[in-house]
Amino acid sequence: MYSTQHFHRPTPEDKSEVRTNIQHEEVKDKKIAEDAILTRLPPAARALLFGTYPRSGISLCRLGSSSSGRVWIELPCCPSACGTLESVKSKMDKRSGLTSPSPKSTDKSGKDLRSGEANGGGGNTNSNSIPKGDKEKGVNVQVILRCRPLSDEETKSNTPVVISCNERRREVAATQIIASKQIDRTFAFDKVFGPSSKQKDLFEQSISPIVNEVLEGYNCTIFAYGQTGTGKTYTMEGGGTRKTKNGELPTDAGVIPRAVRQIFDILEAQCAEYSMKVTFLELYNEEITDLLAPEEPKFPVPEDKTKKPIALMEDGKGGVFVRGLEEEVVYSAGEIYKILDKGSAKRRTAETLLNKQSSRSHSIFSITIHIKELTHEGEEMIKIGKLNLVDLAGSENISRSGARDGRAREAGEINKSLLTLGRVINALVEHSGHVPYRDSKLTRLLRDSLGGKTKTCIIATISPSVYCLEETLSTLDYAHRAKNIKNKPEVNQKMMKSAVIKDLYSEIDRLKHEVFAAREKNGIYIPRDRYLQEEAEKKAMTEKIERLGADLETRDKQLVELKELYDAEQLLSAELGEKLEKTQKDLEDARNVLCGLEEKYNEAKSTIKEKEYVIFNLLKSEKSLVDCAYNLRVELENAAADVSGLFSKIERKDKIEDGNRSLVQRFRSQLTHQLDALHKTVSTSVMQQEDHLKEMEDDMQSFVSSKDEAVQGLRESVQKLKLLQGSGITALDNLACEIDTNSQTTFERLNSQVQSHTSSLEKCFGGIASEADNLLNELQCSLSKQEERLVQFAKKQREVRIMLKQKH
Ligand SMILES: Nc1ncnc2c1ncn2[C@@H]1O[C@H](COP(=O)(O)OP(=O)(O)OP(=O)(O)O)[C@@H](O)[C@H]1O
Repeated sequence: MYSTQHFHRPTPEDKSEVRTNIQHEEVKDKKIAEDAILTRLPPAARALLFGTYPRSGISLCRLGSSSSGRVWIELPCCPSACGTLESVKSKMDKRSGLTSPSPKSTDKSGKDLRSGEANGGGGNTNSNSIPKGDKEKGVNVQVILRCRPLSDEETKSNTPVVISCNERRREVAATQIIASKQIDRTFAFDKVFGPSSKQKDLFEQSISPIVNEVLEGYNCTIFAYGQTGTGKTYTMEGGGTRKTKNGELPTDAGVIPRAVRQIFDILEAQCAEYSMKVTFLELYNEEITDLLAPEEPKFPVPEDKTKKPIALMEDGKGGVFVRGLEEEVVYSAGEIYKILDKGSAKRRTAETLLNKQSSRSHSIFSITIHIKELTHEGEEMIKIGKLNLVDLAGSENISRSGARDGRAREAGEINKSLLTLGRVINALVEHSGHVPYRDSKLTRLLRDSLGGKTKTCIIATISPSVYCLEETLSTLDYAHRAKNIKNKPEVNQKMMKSAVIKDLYSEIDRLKHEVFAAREKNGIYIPRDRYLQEEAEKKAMTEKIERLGADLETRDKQLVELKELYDAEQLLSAELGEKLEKTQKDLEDARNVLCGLEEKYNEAKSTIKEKEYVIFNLLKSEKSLVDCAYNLRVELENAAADVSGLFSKIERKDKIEDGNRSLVQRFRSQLTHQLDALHKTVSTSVMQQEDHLKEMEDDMQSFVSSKDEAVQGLRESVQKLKLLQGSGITALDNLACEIDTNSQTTFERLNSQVQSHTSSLEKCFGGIASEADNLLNELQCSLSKQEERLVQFAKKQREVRIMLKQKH
């Protein structure tokens, strides 16, 4: 492994610090000074120094090798620098145990990179796997929810579980009992992993694609957020050991070792040419410490003092960088695991009520990968991808977590970072103009991951226990809100290799000047103008320190006062704590009793309900039975009355039938008599009728003959009259003639004769008329008699018919 000198990479800000450090350590040996400067070089610059160094041409040098990958940097060669640099290189090789690698052909590298392109590396320098539309609109922060299983103690004490995870529907439901009412709150996430989920599943389903994007040139951040003891460190780093068995990772290996393994596997499979460096920092009480910084304490010092806080600086382009942060170049997954172990061991942990080894700080582990690529034009480009893996401190409130030994400041600062993180998330979600990134170091460090160009994934961890419900709901709310943050991920601009080399040249030039100054001018090993500049900075710094000293004094006074206050508060809080503990215990007992009682009450309630239901049904059926019985009785009474009526009716009917029978008997005999009588009557009547008819016929004949005779007599009379009248008229005519011839006297005599004739005629006509009247009267009489007889006959016939009808 590489030497871990405690020198920082020289940045403009720490020039004076570098000088002071080296002066204080009284570096006498120039070689050590060279070494010191070289180890502060960035990895790529160090790589440059390991090979031949001719300015005139380019040659490939291999800067290190490992079983898992080769790192190649094409270097301009400079023979003049060769001797010095070779000695440094051999020194470093010795320390790191690396063997000098053999060079690799350019052809091979070109081929390898092309294969890398085929695997998603992309030949286009602006390649971006995010669709264009998404890029403009932004991509939501991916939020994954993981619920840990109950711990052994929780299982033993039968801790109630209030969280249920539906991995298929990507939902988590929290069950709350408020005012004895069950309220379920459901939250949806991009992915949900329940208590039985495996580390491997979480990685493969959610993290592996992100790692692939890092290798495509994106900056990606994965961070774990949640209450203490919910499995943030377990998820990020894994449980127990990181040791591999037959090259396989243990099943409980977390996201970081798996991501590292995937990166190396892919790079190896692509035979890519790359260099990789890692950083590991801790943010504790708003102070950044480098977990990879070398420790060389000359005498035993308290743990916290060995950790020198380092500054967070603005880079002038809107970003930040951590000044002097150690960057370790790595060649294998194994190296990274060792670095992780070393760094994790330095993290501040403490026992809390919720977690035996609780991380009290936030940690950020970053892997930066430079991969060489060939464009279609054959130009060499450097693709850069960065993966930040963030393990945040527990999000709970400190009293609840049970942090002991008065770590109030710790709590305040952890919460400050997390509160600011919450405010930043809110501001981003609500699109408010001001996003308070600058309010905490955590948010300054994660600025690009929250609303920036980085792809971000949040793993929110929760506990299923009822006792953590309040914190769990707060985590769920927090994570759910974070889902709405939109980032605009952009693939990092690929750098032309020549530009990288140019940058490195200027860095080397600067360092060379420092080396030169160190060699030539005893005791001063930086250029004069830099020295002056640093002196001025130092002066400003001293003034600042004085100011800060004065500040500190007043703060110390305040601190003493606060301490007194704090002690008093401590006493009070201890008392209150005891009381609280007792009360909590009582409450717990009462809660248990209440739970039992509630259960019994619920059981009793349900039994009463059941019984009430049964009684109600019984009463209902009884009532319907009574109604039925009543109806039946009424019907029965009616039926009895009907039956007795029926009996009397039957009796009556029998009597009537007897009477009817005798009546019928009598009627039959009467009818027979009557029929006989009728028969006789009919036969006599027929005979009488025949007689009548005969009589009538006779009468008619006699009447007709008498009428004929009368008519004959009348005709004769009329004939006589006619003759008489004719003779009279002739006599009259004769008389008229005689009248004409005779006189008036004759006329008178004639007249009297006419008159006598007229009166005789009248008498004759009167006799005829009376005779005709008599005849007619007789005819009328006989007709009316006939009529009467016929009427009587008809009457008799009708009576006989009526009788016959009645008999029948
Ligand atoms: N998914 C899981 N499966 C099995 N064990 C788990 C799981 N998550 C957490 N644990 C166990 O729970 C305990 C606490 O986990 P861990 O230390 O990772 O919590 P944390 O959230 O990092 O807490 P802190 O914020 O206090 O550091 C550990 O013993 C860990 O092994």
